[in-house]
Amino acid sequence: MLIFAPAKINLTLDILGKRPDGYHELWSVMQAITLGDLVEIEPAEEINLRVVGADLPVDSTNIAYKAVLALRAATGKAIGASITIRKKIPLEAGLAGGSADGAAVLFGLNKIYNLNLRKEELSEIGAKISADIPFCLNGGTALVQGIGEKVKKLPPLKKGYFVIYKPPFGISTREAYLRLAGKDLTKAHPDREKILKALAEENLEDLGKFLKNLLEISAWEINPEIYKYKNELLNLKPLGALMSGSGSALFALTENLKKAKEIYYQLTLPGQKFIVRPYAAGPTCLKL
Ligand SMILES: C[C@](O)(CO)[C@H](O)COP(=O)(O)OP(=O)(O)OC[C@H]1O[C@@H](n2ccc(N)nc2=O)[C@H](O)[C@@H]1O
Ligand SMILES: Nc1ncnc2c1ncn2[C@@H]1O[C@H](COP(=O)(O)OP(=O)(O)OP(=O)(O)O)[C@@H](O)[C@H]1O
Repeated sequence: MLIFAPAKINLTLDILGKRPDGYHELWSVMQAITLGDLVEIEPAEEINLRVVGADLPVDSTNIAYKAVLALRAATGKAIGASITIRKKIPLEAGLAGGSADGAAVLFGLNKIYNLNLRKEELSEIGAKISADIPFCLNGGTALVQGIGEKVKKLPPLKKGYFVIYKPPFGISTREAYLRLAGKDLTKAHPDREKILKALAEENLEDLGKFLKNLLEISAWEINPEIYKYKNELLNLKPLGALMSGSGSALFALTENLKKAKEIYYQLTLPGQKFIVRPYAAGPTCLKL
């Protein structure tokens, strides 16, 4: 089975508090995008993983591998798989690259082995592997709460283009969260009502205005270069620009493809760039 595993961006990321186990309570609107990995899965006795396009481990530290092990544990069945990941999502970018693969594996094996697990059950299994998997299983546009395990579908965003801008350095998610400690965030919270209203009304101008991510504060501290990337995007006058997740990737929102291209071709800093659209689904079977 060949699966498209979409990446995500965070249109807004608010942090409500820290739990005793160190994880943070989120309030985040997430959006799946048309940039994604290709994950090919065949049933097998053992677990065999191959990654093309990135230097990643192929052992039990890989999120895709962990997903197979978690399904085995949850079902008690001798599930195995030969998996090839064609990596297109940049690493340590805040684009949920690892979680997208994990979600694709859970989704694919559920079908291949006729496990008949509901999305909520897959989500519960996935949340134990990484916090972005529940959203990745859902895809589209969603409000994500808890530490990432509570996913509430929102009407899919149908308009707009995003220019993704990924600096050559990554940011560790753990470090970005750790850096929040002791910071006064009272004035940094996003306007949640306004962002939900902009989405409900499909008002891209307002959506651009109210984009906000609390983790930008930490990321800028970890690597102040991020600021240059955001400024370059903002100087090209998109509807708005923001860092995604824990970074280091940023994105600019535009009304149409013409403006997205205008921005894309004028970016000068080193790194990767992509023009993408919102994607209305999660892992998608392209070929049985
Ligand atoms: C930054 C986001 O991408 C926003 O969507 C996610 O919150 C991170 O999701 P993720 O990379 O799937 O996260 P995990 O792999 O589960 O956790 C990585 C690290 O991030 C921190 N973490 C993650 C999620 C969360 N709600 N609070 C946290 O504090 C923890 O220190 C954890 O050790
Ligand atoms: N299949 C995978 N794809 C990408 N990274 C993986 C995978 N499995 C394990 N990892 C590990 O996870 C680390 C970070 O993963 P990822 O690229 O998903 O970060 P991210 O883009 O910051 O994601 P998020 O938005 O979920 O925080 C990588 O440096 C890598 O070592």
